[in-house]
Amino acid sequence: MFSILLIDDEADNLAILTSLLKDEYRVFASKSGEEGLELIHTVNPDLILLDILMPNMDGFDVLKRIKSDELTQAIPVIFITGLQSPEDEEKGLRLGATDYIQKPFHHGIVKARVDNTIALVRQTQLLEELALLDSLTELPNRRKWRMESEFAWHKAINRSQNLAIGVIDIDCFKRFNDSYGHAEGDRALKQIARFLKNKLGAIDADVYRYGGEEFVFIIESDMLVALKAELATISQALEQEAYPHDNSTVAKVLTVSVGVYIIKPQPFEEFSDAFDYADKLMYRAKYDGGNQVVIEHKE
Ligand SMILES: Nc1nc2c(ncn2[C@@H]2O[C@H](COP(=O)(O)OP(=O)(O)OP(=O)(O)O)[C@@H](O)[C@H]2O)c(=O)[nH]1
Repeated sequence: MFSILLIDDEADNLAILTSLLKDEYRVFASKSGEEGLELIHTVNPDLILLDILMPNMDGFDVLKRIKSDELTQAIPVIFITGLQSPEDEEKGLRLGATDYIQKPFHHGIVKARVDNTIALVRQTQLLEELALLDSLTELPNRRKWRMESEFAWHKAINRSQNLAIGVIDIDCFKRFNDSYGHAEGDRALKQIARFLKNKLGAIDADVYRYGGEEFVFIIESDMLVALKAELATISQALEQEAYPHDNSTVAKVLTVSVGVYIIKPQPFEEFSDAFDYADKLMYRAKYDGGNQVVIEHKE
């Protein structure tokens, strides 16, 4: 359910808007600009309805604050004005508001404007999700990896927790495309993506398609013995799936080389260095013949 934050100093207005919207939206009400600004961060609303005329901090000031904060500037704001105030309407729209509604409220217009704006929010969220998804495998893509891996890294530093960073590369995939054709290659990538999602999902790892025939994952865990044992089985488990690859120099089926670096990150360390190291471990697995997992744990 989408959430809407109302900011209006008049209790009657809050009551009318709440009763109009509460059946379809989760509605939060605040009686001043200051209170509203605080609530935004805890509620993280999908839309804000903001009164302009309020004591102390007026709606324009609240709007400026919302639009200058990186965390809140994307939230659409519909502001509430009195009748016959075109200057206020222009000022609000120029400050970044999406739309306005007038008092006294015409219930149908309020509902229509809120519904239209929420429809745009829904579309935008859908596009954002698609932009972070790999269209072939439907795994999260490299952009999402960049956002989430850095986040996990900093979280692990704060919690003093271990992270396993993994890089997975399909062996001899050029030969696979050359033998079976690109369309079959696409199908194989989808199958391997599904396999990895199931296999690693079972130990709470998110898998991403990093690019081409390379996948990556990250796991936060302190159950290191169990984790290492589980990760060590990735290549063997895929071999048992037995997707034929007659021209592979590694085996007669599709195989992967995997590098896993387990580290308890420190504040002075960079994620990119740890990731590069995991990539090196993957290459070590490849040059040692492929179809294996190399795990290194920085004690
Ligand atoms: N079908 C298909 N092939 C892809 C896709 N993305 C990358 N590839 C192919 O993956 C192959 C990767 O080749 P290489 O980088 O030489 O790696 P490799 O043949 O797996 O060799 P090693 O990594 O050394 O085992 C290339 O032939 C790419 O065209 C894709 O989306 N679909």
